[in-house]
Amino acid sequence: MSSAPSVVVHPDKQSLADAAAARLVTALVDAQAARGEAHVALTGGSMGSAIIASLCEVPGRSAVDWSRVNVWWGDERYLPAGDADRNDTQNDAAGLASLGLDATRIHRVAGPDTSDSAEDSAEAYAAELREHGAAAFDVVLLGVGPDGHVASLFPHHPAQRTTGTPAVAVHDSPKPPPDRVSLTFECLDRALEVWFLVAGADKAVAVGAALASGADRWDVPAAGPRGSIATRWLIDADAATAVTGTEPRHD
Ligand SMILES: O=C(O)[C@H](O)[C@@H](O)[C@H](O)[C@H](O)COP(=O)(O)O
Repeated sequence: MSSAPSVVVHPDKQSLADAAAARLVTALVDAQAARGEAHVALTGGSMGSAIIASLCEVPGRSAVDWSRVNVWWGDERYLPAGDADRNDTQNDAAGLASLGLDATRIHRVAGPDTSDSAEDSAEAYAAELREHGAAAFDVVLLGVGPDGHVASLFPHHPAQRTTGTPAVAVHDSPKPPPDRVSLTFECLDRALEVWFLVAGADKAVAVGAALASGADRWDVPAAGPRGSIATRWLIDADAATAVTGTEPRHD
């Protein structure tokens, strides 16, 4: 079962990041109360780092037992560990380490320095996901590209159609770098909550298209993933200008 999307519009990118961080603290506390630990998939891109930076400052963050938070990535650029263009490196630079996570629960995607190919890396990541039983993330955070992509699932790209595994190698990505590893729709669809974090006028058309009734994820991947409990579009006013047919809530 999947939940219908809800939309919350924040005045600007910073307030969006701060509010999403506060919301994430609550979601992680709730997940730990219910299941003892929490699994969250982080995102790359500008919002991915913005929410980490906000998380490091948000009041109430000490209510989370960070040593029992499992961190994954919705996608990773297939580059060596520590490369400045990797999503995890950018999240690290935004302050991930200062949260007090247990290093053994930070699940990074292998790059070309420790794997033979993006396929091998995706396979290892899929095995790790299965081993940790993270078939259903508590929260998946997703940025959205101006073309409507999420994670590394791009419009009309065959990787979108992968089934039978939670992770896939992606080649010929239209957004550099060309080689990536991504969670599959099948995996994203099992999340309890999916949160889209989107700021900026350059995303307005993609947001409008993803939320339009009858949107097809083959054309607009962001129309695809839905959480079984909640599907939240947490966006700023600039990204909200083409949303029609729903009544966005302005915080
Ligand atoms: O590897 C990546 O680049 C991503 O994970 C990607 O899916 C990103 O989240 C969107 O492209 C939005 O990125 P921005 O927020 O920077 O526009």
